[in-house]
Order: sequence, then structure tokens, then C-alpha cells
Amino acid sequence: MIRVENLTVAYGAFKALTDISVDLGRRGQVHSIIGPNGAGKSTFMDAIVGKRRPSAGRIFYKDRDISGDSIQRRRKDGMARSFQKTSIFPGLTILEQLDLVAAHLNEPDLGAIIDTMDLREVLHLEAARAAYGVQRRVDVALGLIGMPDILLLDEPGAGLSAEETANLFRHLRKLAAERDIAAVVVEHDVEAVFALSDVVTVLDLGRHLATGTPAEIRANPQVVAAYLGTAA
Ligand SMILES: Nc1ncnc2c1ncn2[C@@H]1O[C@H](COP(=O)(O)OP(=O)(O)OP(=O)(O)O)[C@@H](O)[C@H]1O
Repeated sequence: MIRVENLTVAYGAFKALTDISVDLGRRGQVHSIIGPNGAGKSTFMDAIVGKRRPSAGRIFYKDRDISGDSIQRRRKDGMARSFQKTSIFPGLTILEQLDLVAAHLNEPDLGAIIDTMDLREVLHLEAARAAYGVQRRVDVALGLIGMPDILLLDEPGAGLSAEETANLFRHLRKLAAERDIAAVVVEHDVEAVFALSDVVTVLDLGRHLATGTPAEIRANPQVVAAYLGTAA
């Protein structure tokens, strides 16, 4: 669904990403982006959702060059990202927040999102007071509202235990399949990524190192040398 062509993003004189070309976001699949600290993963996500302008290169979404489109235009065209906060309206319960966003974005089946993300038992809780793992699931649920075609998540497992991260990934996989949406995820937990992604892209020092299935990436000598050898 997304084609990145020769993408370079610079902060002043420093190139955080250099000449990246990769396809990502296939319906029903989870595509993870991994790499060492400072590899450029967040910058890459920011460029895709429109928070950062490319210094060079182009980004295509559904075969259209969206490099100059605003964040709002991309969202309207079905590209969603997680809110990265779970209490948009302080004091409201999880259900009240989900309801508000669902009404705003004309979500036809909030119940399915609630069930897929396993939130039925906790709907009555004030979002800010819920356990952190629940909050991360609410975060993903909020991103799912409005039938996006693609959902981009930047470190959804941050602050979660390995078990909670794996659990979050399992939910993500289920809903990607059920709703036929593409999920693109930046994640540090390599074990969860390899166990529960369909495709993995590795960035290193702002460059595209490899893209492939988890088995291909694990066996890639360049990836092992640059990243897995030390991180895994
Ligand atoms: N606003 C900024 N101004 C200048 N340099 C930046 C800025 N944001 C990021 N960088 C630099 O760009 C490089 C890539 O950063 P980025 O946050 O995209 O990497 P990352 O792979 O997401 O890292 P992490 O895993 O630590 O979150 C880093 O060297 C970082 O210091």
C-alpha cells in the first residue's frame, strides 16, 4: 500500500535517513520496522504519516504520490497512526473515550474493535487509571476507529513486559486479519517482532539494511552483524 522511493530526511546537515527504498503495508499483514537506537525508525514513521517532510525522494500511498500531503489529508485517505496517549479527555472512562472518537469518525462497529482488543472487561475504568498494558490496547483501539486502511504504530510495546508486548502483537495480528488492514509497527522487542510479524524491515544508521520474512531476516548475515549479534 505504501511505496517509499529514495527517501532522505535530514535534520539540518545531519541525514537521519539516506536513500531508503522499500514497499510496506500489505493488507492483513503486520510489517515491523526494527533497528538499533538512532537507526531512524521514528523519523521514517514521521515521514510516512506527514509529520516530517522528505529532503529528497517520494512516498506513494495507494499508487499516489503523497509526499506533499498534510497529515489530515493522509488520515482522511485511510492512514491512521496510534494516538500515543490513552487519555485524550481526562476523567472519562475507556468506553466514553472510544465512543467519542467513534462518533467523530463514523465508526460502524466499535463493538468489534472492543472485542478484538480485549477491552470489554475494562470499559468502565477511567482510562488514565487503567493498567499500562490496558492503556496500550486502548491506544491501538483508538487508532483503529474509523476503518483505516493502514495503521502505523511507533513502539506500542514501550513500557510493557515481554509477555504484554507479545500479547499486544497477537491482538494486532488478529485485527489486521479481521479488518483486512495493514499494520506497520516500530518495535524494540525483537522476539515479539520475529514471532508475530509477517514482514520485517531493518534500518541501520539511516539506511535500509534488509526487508524479508522473520526467518530471512534472522538468517541475514548483514543484519546479524549490524544488529542481532549484539541486540538479540
Ligand atoms: N529533531 C531532531 N533533530 C536533530 N536530530 C534528530 C532529531 N530527531 C532525531 N534526530 C537524530 O536522527 C537519528 C534518528 O533518530 P530516530 O529517533 O528516528 O531513530 P530511532 O531509530 O527511532 O531511535 P530510537 O530507537 O532510539 O527511538 C538519531 O541520530 C537522532 O539523534
